[in-house]
Amino acid sequence: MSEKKLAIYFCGSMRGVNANHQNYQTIVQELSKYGEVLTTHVAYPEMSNQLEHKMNDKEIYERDYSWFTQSQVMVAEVTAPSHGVGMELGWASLRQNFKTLCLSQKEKEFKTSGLIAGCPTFEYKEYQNQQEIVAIIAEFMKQFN
Ligand SMILES: O=c1[nH]c(=O)n([C@H]2C[C@H](O)[C@@H](COP(=O)(O)O)O2)cc1CO
Repeated sequence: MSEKKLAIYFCGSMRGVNANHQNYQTIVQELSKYGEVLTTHVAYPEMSNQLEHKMNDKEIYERDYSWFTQSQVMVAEVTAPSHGVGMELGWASLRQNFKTLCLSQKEKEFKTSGLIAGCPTFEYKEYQNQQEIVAIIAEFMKQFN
């Protein structure tokens, strides 16, 4: 019998401030080594254009909330401010014993909200380059081995 994969919810800006999709893709690729990323479309605009254009906002909300309830861990890239990511992190902050990693680029235009960087149940990490993304994720995912 095969073991059930860890379900990972990845968050990143879509309608919010312009995102660095290269960094999002590195995060999703790294996370995929540890489990199943339910929200891959966030990192790939071509994929989300195809998927989300067939859905209205209510359907997007219901699908994402359902994925959130199925997930065991959340990883949010918070460099680019986004209401949606803030909302998802709000869900995560209210769920007991739910592991959440927030990643933010060191050199950035916007300061991360204190409610995110200061949330006691989140692990908040800043990175400078892709190698640091890989290292931070490897360290964070150790707890699920
Ligand atoms: O089309 C969408 N699909 C979708 O999955 N989301 C979710 C996933 C992202 O982590 C987050 C982005 O929110 P926003 O669009 O406010 O930047 O919301 C958000 C949108 C558009 O708001």
